Amino acid sequence: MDTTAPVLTIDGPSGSGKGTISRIVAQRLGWHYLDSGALYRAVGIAAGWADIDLSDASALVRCTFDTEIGFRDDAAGEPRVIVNGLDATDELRTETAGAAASAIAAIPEVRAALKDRQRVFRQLPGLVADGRDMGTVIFPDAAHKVFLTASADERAERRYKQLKDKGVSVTLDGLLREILARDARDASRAVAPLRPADDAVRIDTTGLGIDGVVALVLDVVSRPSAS
Ligand SMILES: Nc1ncnc2c1ncn2[C@@H]1O[C@H](COP(=O)(O)OP(=O)(O)OP(=O)(O)O)[C@@H](O)[C@H]1O
Ligand SMILES: Nc1ccn([C@H]2C[C@H](O)[C@@H](COP(=O)(O)O)O2)c(=O)n1
Repeated sequence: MDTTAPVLTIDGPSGSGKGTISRIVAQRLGWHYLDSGALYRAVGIAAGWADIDLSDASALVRCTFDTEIGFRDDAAGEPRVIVNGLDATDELRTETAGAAASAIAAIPEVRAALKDRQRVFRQLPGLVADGRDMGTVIFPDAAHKVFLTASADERAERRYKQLKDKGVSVTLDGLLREILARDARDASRAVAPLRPADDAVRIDTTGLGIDGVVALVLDVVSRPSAS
């Protein structure tokens, strides 16, 4: 970790566009990118591979320490996530992996075990960090903080389109239910719940295209930092 490196945190609920916007903004700024949700998803997947029950908190904490997680871009520049030596990217992006990640993310010791693994991404020239608690817990001193939202209906529609484009069979109603359930679990947990940092700029992306959101976020970065 390099505490002199500027950080832009982008938090928000599932489907608000954090990953998409963060990647583009990081590329534009030439900064590093942290997909913190991928860490929780990776632990959830590793736990599944090891047949660990999602109610077995102590086994999940051990699994968090034991799981090796790596990030790399493939030849086409697409981000891949390597879990215990295996490319788990496709499995990682499923709604099942998202729900498992959300469940284990409520365990305080799992969150504590992942703290330093997130903070090491803070390197010069800067970091764009996407998640639920980037601005509140992991990088509270970030120079720039954004909280993205969008209506649940629009988020479900975005996810529906994304999965349909990939040939995954889903229903809009089912996705909406999953999104609402994940929102509720992420926002109601006792430790590091999903919420905007007091000093975050909130951007409602409902009805806004990706380019429009990117422009608004870059505008936040161009303002003098509060910290
Ligand atoms: N402003 C936008 N307008 C239209 N589509 C968008 C917008 N932002 C993101 N999308 C699309 O919505 C889908 C979900 O976006 P993305 O995966 O970035 O959300 P996320 O907040 O990172 O979700 P999760 O927390 O579940 O990983 C993607 O297909 C993405 O291209
Ligand atoms: N900083 C974070 C990132 C993620 N989580 C948990 C809660 C999410 O529902 C789940 C998957 O995240 P996603 O990949 O959809 O961003 O992981 C968290 O608690 N804190």
